[in-house]
Amino acid sequence: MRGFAAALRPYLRPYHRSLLLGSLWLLATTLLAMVIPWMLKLGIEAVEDGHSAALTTAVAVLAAAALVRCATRIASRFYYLHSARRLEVDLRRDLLARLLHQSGFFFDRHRTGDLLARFTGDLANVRMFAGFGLLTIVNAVTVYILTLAVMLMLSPTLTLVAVLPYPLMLLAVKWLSRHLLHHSAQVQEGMGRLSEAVEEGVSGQAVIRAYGLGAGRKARFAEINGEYLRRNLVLARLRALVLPIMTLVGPLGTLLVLYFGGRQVAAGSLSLGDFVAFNAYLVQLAWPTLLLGWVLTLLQRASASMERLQLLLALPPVAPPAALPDVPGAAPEVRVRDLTFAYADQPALRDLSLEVPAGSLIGLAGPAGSGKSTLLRLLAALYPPPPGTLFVDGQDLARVDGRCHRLRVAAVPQEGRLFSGTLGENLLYAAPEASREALADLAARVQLQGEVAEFSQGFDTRVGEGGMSLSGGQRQRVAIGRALARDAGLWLLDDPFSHLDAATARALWEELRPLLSGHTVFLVSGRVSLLRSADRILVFDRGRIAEQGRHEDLIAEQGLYARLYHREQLQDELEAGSASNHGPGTPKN
Ligand SMILES: Nc1ncnc2c1ncn2[C@@H]1O[C@H](COP(=O)(O)OP(=O)(O)OP(=O)(O)O)[C@@H](O)[C@H]1O
Repeated sequence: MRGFAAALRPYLRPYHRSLLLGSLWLLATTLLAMVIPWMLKLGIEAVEDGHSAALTTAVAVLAAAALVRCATRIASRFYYLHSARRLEVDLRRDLLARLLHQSGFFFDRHRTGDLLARFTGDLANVRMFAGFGLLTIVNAVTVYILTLAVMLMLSPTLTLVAVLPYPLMLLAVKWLSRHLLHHSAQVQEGMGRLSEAVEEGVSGQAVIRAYGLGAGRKARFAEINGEYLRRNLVLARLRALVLPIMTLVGPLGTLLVLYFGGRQVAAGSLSLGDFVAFNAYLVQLAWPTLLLGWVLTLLQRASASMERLQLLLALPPVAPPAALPDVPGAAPEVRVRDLTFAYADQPALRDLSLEVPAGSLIGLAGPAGSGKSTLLRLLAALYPPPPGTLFVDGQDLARVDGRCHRLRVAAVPQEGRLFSGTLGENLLYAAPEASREALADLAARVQLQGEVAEFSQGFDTRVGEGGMSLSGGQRQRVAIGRALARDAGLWLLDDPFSHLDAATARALWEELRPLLSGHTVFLVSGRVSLLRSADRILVFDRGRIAEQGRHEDLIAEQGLYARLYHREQLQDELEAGSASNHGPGTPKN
């Protein structure tokens, strides 16, 4: 619990003033609440003495106190709940900032759905405690202090009798809170698994349906859902105990007060007015006591959630990126020295050494899983390379701020994800202020102008989630255009033409090639013929560079590259043959 308080404190700090104002209004509310039983006492005394004017005054003050209390209560809530909402926004901002700063390892370890659950359910739990929870605690403290003080004033012995059941309640609360914390954490974890399953089911729905996996997914989902229900029921059973325990305390106290206080009234040692007022004060303690039970469950939930948020929050805050001296535009030289890199146990790259002069075009070829994308991911600083192994313009990538480095990188990943929005917004993602003419120029460069003209809304066509409403080839060309809009010196192209047919891919590459001259370019291509013009081709095999050189030299070597090249030619010939047999076909993109 101490950890929870320490984690929450910095987020409460900016709202101290607001919380203080809220607490002052709460104090006013409690003070007004104290007036009500006292007026009851004065009213009864007025009746006993036959003073009708005093009775009227007591009733009028009682009514006024009740009305004003309503206003002060609203004011106190306003300050507390507003602070909690703003605190939630701050927390969400910090969570996202830290999330975006994570390396690829982090995203390999954590599932999207579970991360999303932290941004929704967990954040809401913390907000609930920071708002209603704190409000209730501060309210309970002021009510207890003031009410007990007045009760002591009225009758010290009766006050002692009234609080007799409270130690019992404290023991029960202590036991409950330990169990509540454990089970709340279990429920939040279950929620994370449930979100994961939903996220996977929705994003992978096309594959699930195509392979008829719906029934299996449903069964798996039912299992996770059932487990979540089971955990919730355990928690609900515990929570159900909280209220009865709290409600037991109030009536038990009242019972004792009625018995002992009644005897004092009968003996004449306590006035009827004091006795009635005392009971009214005692009743006032009941509500905060009940709410404390609820706050206890809120606290345990929030603290379990905060622990999950700490996964990100415990990381050092992200400093604003320092400006790089000569970005963007300048083509860097790249040096790789004895680079071995593993995602987990098995190295994906082994003993790689390489010198790439600024402005070179490097082609990367090799079988699937041979490590090509891994090298590009390291060059984009998406994963941290081991220190002293990867240098860009002499800077060790293990030591530079990845965000600064990425300013000089234009990357087109294998599955270039688009963002929901319009086609134009996606093309200009890296340069949103660019003009309409620049946009048209960009589209022409990636050979999209024809398709854009056919879309009824042109550049304002919405691309759907992840670019769903575009074809694979269109998506790839938008991703290339997006990279072109960024004037970067280091280009990392990871098989950017894989969804295009041979002719379109070649035409697009011929268009791009002159635009990229003078930049340092790494181009992975499954279609090795596109690498012909590269200054050097690296042929990867099981994480090592098996061959390297220019196209002609590698063909002459008759090794792995030559085999890949001839296989591709054969494939193209076969496709051309089958196309001429079946007449004109539809383009693949
Ligand atoms: N995020 C990851 N976590 C664990 N292993 C990974 C991860 N990404 C890639 N690998 C493994 O690293 C090795 C190299 O993968 P990489 O993606 O670099 O190959 P590639 O040559 O680009 O293949 P392809 O041509 O199919 O894209 C493979 O064995 C792959 O299974």
